[in-house]
Amino acid sequence: MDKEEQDKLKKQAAIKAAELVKPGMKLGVGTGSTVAFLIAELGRRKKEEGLNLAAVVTTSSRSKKQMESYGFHVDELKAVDQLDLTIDGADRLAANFDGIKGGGGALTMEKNVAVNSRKIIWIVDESKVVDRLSGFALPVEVLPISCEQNFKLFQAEGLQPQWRLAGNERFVTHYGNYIIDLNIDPIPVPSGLADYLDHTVGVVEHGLFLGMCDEAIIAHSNGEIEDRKK
Ligand SMILES: O=C(CO)[C@H](O)[C@H](O)COP(=O)(O)O
Repeated sequence: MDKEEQDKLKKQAAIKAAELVKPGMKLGVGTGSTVAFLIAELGRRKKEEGLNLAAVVTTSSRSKKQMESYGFHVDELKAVDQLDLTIDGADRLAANFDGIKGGGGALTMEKNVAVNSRKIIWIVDESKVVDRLSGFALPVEVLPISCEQNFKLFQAEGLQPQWRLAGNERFVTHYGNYIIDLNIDPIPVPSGLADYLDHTVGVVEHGLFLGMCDEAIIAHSNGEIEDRKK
């Protein structure tokens, strides 16, 4: 699928998901190019229908800036008790609704917003839908103080680590950390890997989002916009 076609599908999924945003909701807004279409649609609804939200929390400064450009006030997560709904993109969606996120490097905030949401909807084009998690390197955010040790450990474990780069430099996250992408394809036992990473000192967060997504809006190239519920 070329980029133009993929962007068309991303936009369709985003516009469909925007219909599920109701006035007065406390809304979590994810990060990425698919979410950018969602935000544009929410902006249109604000302008044309006066859409008002009780609270908005975003998972990156990019999304925050875009929401604010449409006149939405954006709160910090810690100031909001619980979000009614979070809509986010994803890099992979498996048949059991597990996913990989973090392609845009915002995984830590995305997971924190996700666990504080009553409901999570992902918006994806069909190219991201897989049977089991595969086809996308797993992002792991690590603290700079022990990042070299983490990298060597992952190498020794056969996890095929690779530094995430921005140009010639290491990519730096919102929190000043680095990302190591693990090239495991497919991920044989996602829960085992998540458990290992959750217990590795120096790992801030990883992109395995297991059992979190409740519903996925999937845009297909045959024109179907599927609303898949767990
Ligand atoms: O997890 C993410 C950012 O950290 C994004 O949701 C994911 O990478 C999808 O991005 P896009 O919509 O641009 O394909």
